Amino acid sequence: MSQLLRGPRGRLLTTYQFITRPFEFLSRCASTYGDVFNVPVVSGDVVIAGCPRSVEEVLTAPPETFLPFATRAIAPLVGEHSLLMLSGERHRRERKLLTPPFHGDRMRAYAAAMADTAARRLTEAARAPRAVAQEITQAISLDVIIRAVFGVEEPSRTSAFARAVVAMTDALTPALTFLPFLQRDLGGLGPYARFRRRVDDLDALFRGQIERARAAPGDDILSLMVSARYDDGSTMSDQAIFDELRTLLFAGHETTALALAWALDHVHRNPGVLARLRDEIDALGPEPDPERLAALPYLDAVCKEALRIYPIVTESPRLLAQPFRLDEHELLPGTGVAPCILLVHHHPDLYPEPSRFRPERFLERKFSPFEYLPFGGGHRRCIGAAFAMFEMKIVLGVALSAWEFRLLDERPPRPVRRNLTLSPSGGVPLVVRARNRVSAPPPDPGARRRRGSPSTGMHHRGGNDIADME
Ligand code: HEM
Repeated sequence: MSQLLRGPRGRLLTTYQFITRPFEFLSRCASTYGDVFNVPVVSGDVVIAGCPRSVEEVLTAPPETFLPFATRAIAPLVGEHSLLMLSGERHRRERKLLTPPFHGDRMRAYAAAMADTAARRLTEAARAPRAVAQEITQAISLDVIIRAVFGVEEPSRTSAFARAVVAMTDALTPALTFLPFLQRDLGGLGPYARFRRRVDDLDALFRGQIERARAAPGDDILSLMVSARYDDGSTMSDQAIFDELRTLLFAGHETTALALAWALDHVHRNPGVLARLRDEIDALGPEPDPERLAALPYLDAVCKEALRIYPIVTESPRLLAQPFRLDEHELLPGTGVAPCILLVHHHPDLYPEPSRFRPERFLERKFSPFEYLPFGGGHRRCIGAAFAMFEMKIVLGVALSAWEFRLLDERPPRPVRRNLTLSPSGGVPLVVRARNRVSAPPPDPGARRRRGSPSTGMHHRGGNDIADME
C-alpha cells in the first residue's frame, strides 16, 4: 500500500469498529480522510473506494489486476471449484457457463414458485400471535433456492434439503470461518470434521438431484448446469456442480432474505410509500400475476431504494495481484481494494437526504453502475442480481397484496453485521394478518402452480450523514 494514503490507525481497533459499527466507522473515515482512504484490518490493508470515480477505476480495471478476497474464510463452505474462489481465465470460463440460467428471460420460470412460497409462508406467519420478518423471509428465500436452483419439487424432499442446509450452516461456526488453523479434520473428531459430515450429507442430496436432472431435465438452474458445456465441449464435473450449488446457496439465500426484511421495515415506517405501493399493486387485482408484479415501476423503485439505503453487502473487496494506481496512489500487490457500496449509496451529491427512504429518486433519474451498485460490479458483479430483484418484487408484491403487517418495535432497527451481510437488529418483529379486502380472501398457496402461469404457459420447477441512521 502507498505510504501517502491516509486512514485510521490501529489494526485491532479498526477491525473491531469496521465489523461492529460499519455505518459510523465508514462515515467518520470518509469525512476525515476523503473518498479514498486506507483501513488497516487484521488480515492486511484495505483501501476503500468511496466515490463513483474511484469505484469506476476499480471496476473497469483488467480482470487480471485482482484476485478474489478472503478466500480462506469461505473455502470450507463453497469449495475450491466455486466461482467465488476462482480468478483469471478459470473464473471467466465458469462465469460464462453459469450466467445463462440467470438471464432475465429465464426468470419467468421461477415466478410462480416465488409467489406460492411467499403465500404459504405468510399464511403460516399469520397464524402466530407475532412473527419476525427476517425468519419469514429466510424461509421463503431458502424454499425458493431449493425449488428454483436445486429443482426440488416434492414437499418431503424440500424439507430434507432445508434440514440439511440448516444443519450445515449451524455446523459452520464463526470460529471455523475466521480461524483457518481450526479447519483440520483430527481423525473425524472436532467441529471441522462435524461440519465436513454436514457438507457430505448435503452433497449426497445434490447427487440424487443431479441424477434426476440428467434423466428428466426441468427449468431449474441445476438442470441447466448439468447440460451446459464449456467452449471445449466438456461438461461440469459433479464436484464442480456441488461447489457451485453451495455457492449459490451461500451468496443468494441470506442476502435476498435480509433485503426483503429491510424492505418490509422501510415500507411500514413510511405511510406515504405504503399507500402509493398498495395502490399500484391493488390495481392488478386481488391475486396479482407474479410477472406483472415484477414489472411494476414503483415496486421496482421501492426495492432499489431498500438496497440503496442499507446495501446488504457493504463493500465488494478484491485483492491486488499487480501494482495498481488508484486515485493517484500507487498500491502494491497484496493490498485489498474495496469499492464501498455503503459510502457511494449515501453520497449526498448523488442522493440528497441520503438517510431518507424515498423510492421516487429512482423514478426521477438514472444512476450509473458506479453510482448505484448493490450487486457490486465489473467482471465479478453478482450473478444472481436479476434473480434477487425478481424475487424481491414478487415476494413484496404478494405480501402487500394480501397481508397486513404491524411493526412491533417503535424504533427503527439498527444495521448490524451478520457474517458478511448487513442485517436489521432484532430481525424486524411484527404481527402478520390476512388483509381485510372487500374483493377477495388471501390467495390459496399452491393455486398458481396447480393451474400453471397464465401469462407464460410454462411449467414451474422449480461529510455525509450515514451515522445519523444508527
Ligand atoms: C439482494 C440480494 C443480493 C445481493 C445484495 C447480492 C450482492 C452481491 C455482491 C455485492 C456481490 C459481489 C460483487 C462484486 O464483487 O463486485 C455478489 C456476488 C455474487 N452473488 Fe450475489 N447478491 C444477492 C443475491 C444473489 C443471488 C440470489 C444469487 C444466486 C442465486 C447470488 C449469487 C452470487 C454469486 C455466485 C456471486 C459471485 C460472482 C463472482 O464472483 O463472479 N447473489 N452478490
